Amino acid sequence: MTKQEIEPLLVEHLSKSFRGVRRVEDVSFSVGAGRITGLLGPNGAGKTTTIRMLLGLIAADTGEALVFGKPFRNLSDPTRVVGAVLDAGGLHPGRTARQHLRIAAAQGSHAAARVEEVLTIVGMSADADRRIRDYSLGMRQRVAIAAAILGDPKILVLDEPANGLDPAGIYWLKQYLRSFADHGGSVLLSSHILADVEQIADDIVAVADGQVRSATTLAEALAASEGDLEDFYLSMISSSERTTHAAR
Ligand SMILES: Nc1ncnc2c1ncn2[C@@H]1O[C@H](COP(=O)(O)OP(=O)(O)OP(=O)(O)O)[C@@H](O)[C@H]1O
Repeated sequence: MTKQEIEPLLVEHLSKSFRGVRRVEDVSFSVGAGRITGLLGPNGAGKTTTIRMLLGLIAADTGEALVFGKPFRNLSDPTRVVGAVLDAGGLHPGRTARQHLRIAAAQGSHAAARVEEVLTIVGMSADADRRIRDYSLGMRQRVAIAAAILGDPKILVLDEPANGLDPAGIYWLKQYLRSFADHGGSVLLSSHILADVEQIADDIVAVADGQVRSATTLAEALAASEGDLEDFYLSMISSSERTTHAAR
């Protein structure tokens, strides 16, 4: 078996320009089975653009992203393979969480009973019949995560999933993702919150100005910076040269 066939997520040499300006440049990394990878970088670094290319939401200019060896758009049953949370603000405000999840379940051909399961998993059962417009940001994040896990996917891709979550919500998310990975799942999550990433990630990919500055294990990053991830991060994003370690 080649690496492309077995790697849950493989991003190879992705580049993207908007209006002639290169915003993502030759980005490569992988996310292995049972691993949580934190995608770190300052505002505008290209994290969301990379994730959108990976999910086939925008086309890459060059390079490719492969999910178990295939481009996302070629997956026959994508919601059973990849669960994604991109923008919790994108939920229909007039629907309730239960309605939203029932529609998503029908679209993905998932059993209606799964809606109740995911509501329980994300702790939203009691509020499931309130309209999304009345939810806090953290509640919307939970609903978005619930939708992402409807198909019991093997991979989770989460853009700033802790955004708006209260401390209990963040704790819940960390436990959930750790358990997901410990059962063989793969997680790619972007975050600005280094302390959260440090507690949860196995691997980190630091990007700045659209380029990967470091793709390494968390342990290696900590060892390289006397245990100070912030120090490592700041030195990586401020360095003008690439110091990319071999991705796992
Ligand atoms: N559709 C678009 N048209 C023009 N420019 C875009 C578009 N999408 C993204 N960009 C630009 O690409 C760059 C990278 O944006 P991106 O959203 O990927 O960054 P990010 O790392 O996710 O940032 P943040 O942490 O602030 O969410 C930014 O300069 C952004 O303005």
